[in-house]
Amino acid sequence: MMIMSCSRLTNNNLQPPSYTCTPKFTTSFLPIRLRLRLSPQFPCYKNSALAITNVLKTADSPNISSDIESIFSNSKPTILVSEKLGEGGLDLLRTFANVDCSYNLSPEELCSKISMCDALIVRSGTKVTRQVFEASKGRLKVVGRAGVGIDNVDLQAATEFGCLVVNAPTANTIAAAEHGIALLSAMARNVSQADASIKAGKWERSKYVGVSMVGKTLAIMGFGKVGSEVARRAKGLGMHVVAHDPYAPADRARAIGVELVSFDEAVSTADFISLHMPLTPTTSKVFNDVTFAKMKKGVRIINVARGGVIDEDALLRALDSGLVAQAALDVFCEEPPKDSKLVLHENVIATPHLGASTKEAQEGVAVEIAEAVVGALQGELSATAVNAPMVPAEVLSELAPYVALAEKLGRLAVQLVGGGTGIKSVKVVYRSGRDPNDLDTRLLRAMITKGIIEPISDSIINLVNADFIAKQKGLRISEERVFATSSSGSPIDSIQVQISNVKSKFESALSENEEISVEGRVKYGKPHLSRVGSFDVDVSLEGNLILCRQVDQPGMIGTVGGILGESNVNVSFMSVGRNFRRKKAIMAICVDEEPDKVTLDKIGHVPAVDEFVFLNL
Ligand SMILES: NC(=O)c1ccc[n+]([C@@H]2O[C@H](COP(=O)([O-])OP(=O)(O)OC[C@H]3O[C@@H](n4cnc5c(N)ncnc54)[C@H](O)[C@@H]3O)[C@@H](O)[C@H]2O)c1
Ligand SMILES: O=C(O)[C@H](O)COP(=O)(O)O
Repeated sequence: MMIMSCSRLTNNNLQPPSYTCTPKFTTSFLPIRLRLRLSPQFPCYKNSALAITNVLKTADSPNISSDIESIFSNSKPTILVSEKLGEGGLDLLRTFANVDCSYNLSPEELCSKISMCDALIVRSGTKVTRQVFEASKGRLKVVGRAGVGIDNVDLQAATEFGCLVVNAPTANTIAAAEHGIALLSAMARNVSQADASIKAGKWERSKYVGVSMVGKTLAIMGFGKVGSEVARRAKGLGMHVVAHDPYAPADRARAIGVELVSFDEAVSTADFISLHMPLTPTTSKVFNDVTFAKMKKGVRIINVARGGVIDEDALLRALDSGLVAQAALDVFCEEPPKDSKLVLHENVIATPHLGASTKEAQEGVAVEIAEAVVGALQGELSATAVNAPMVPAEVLSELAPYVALAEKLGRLAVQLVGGGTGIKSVKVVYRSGRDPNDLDTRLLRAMITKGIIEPISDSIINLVNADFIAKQKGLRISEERVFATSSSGSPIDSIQVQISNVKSKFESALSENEEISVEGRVKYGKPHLSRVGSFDVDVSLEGNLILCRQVDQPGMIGTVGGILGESNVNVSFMSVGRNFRRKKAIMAICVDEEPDKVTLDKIGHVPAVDEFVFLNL
């Protein structure tokens, strides 16, 4: 194997590694081998390794795959569960991984454990901060949120670190909605206060006269899963229900008999307001002095969403002034709340974040998150990913061979860059007979990005962070779809990767527009290179590739093949393409072994060879 030092990229200026080449023709080596990024030091476990080797089996030799399988055959992933999770979920996790249930960890303890974990499962009580991702040193691959709200996970940091975040968005919907209705009814009829009073030996019937719900207007703020279920139940109680949600479809609201209205209309007309929006920068403290002032005097507020959507000091003021008659709170800015005047207020009833806490919901959430985390660790794309595109299973299986092709084309294109101001702009052209709306290329774009960036940087690219890292490095990837009729029914006829405004170390790779251009297609389920610059070729992309431009004359195949044969380098595929007879031609030669420098120099010194380049696939 040839070892050469090369400069690594540490800034935004994407440049391929520099190296010195021998005089005469460009005797070009690109010494970086395909780094499998799987080693005993790297987060690894058998099933994931198998998932990856399945991809490699289509992309590379079976030997590489079996090597990896043997490296990983004895290892299991480690999953840290930092909050109580239902047994069904834990059982499922244990069949696949070493499961460490460590509850009530301090932030420091979490950070010190995390570098030994491949996945982390949390509920709302664990703050998964940037420090956690930093401390994981790249090992943490998946964070599973056993519930809906992901405001306790730093999604930006997760994405930057290439860590997938999945949640369990459906299993606690009904529990949360039922808790909302429970709080609504309990508040309207003073159940908590009356209960405390009777337990204190009192009999205060006139003090705890309540208000009726029938005929009253309930405003649902956030008409998603929980909000809709609360609406259904409130309709059953005879309430008039309106909702505010800028993103909710009107037909869903209509189907439940709910009118979608503006924020101001909702808060100003309601007798009861129930909060069901997520905590985001936009919704943070959206209920504040200004919005309370718009409400009807004597309004009643229920919050089973997130404490942070309310300015708690403003709510306290509104309760004290009687503007807000009562509040029912399950969630708080700080949990558990400390010395909270709000919790102690006589017109407030409070529960300790119990919305999702039914036996049924907890079992459901545990299984939902365990399946999502195990799937993600096995290399499947998750249907509940919060920071990555969700690619449906059927799309994934159809695109699998194109995934390998996309990465190899990116890897080839970047190795052909020979200088200039760095790679700034990459264009990908998909030729396909499919309707553009019926062709999801996000996965392919991510793999092309991986192929381009990984050989020239220390970044590890995956579907989660591909777009982020490309942007961070100043790389603009644009996509174009060209209609092409395909008789085979395959989703994509060909993929072309073009890099503009750079020099090439192999001039023949430049198209008429002076862009580096490589094109490939899938043949018999395998990635093939079909065009380099303006030359048509046809080689299966396996092992390593030598591209060679020479005078189109007899004996060239024999001469170059002979040099490789003398060095015991086996040619696996070979193809010659030319534009004009007896002018120039290019040879694309796939070789199983990496030829040594002397052998490559010999090829460079064949008189009819104008230029050549050696590329790792
Ligand atoms: N207390 C609990 O234990 C408990 C249990 C489950 C869910 N929750 C919380 O309830 C919230 C809703 O859960 P869900 O499952 O219904 O989520 P969801 O994503 O199905 O619904 C949220 C809805 O809020 C809407 N929304 C976003 N921004 C908004 C805004 N500015 N104004 C109005 N609406 C806006 C969205 O369009 C969406 O329809 C989440 O924050 C979740 O964390 C709490
Ligand atoms: O967002 C959620 O799913 C709920 O707030 C539940 O949170 P928990 O898992 O901490 O009960």
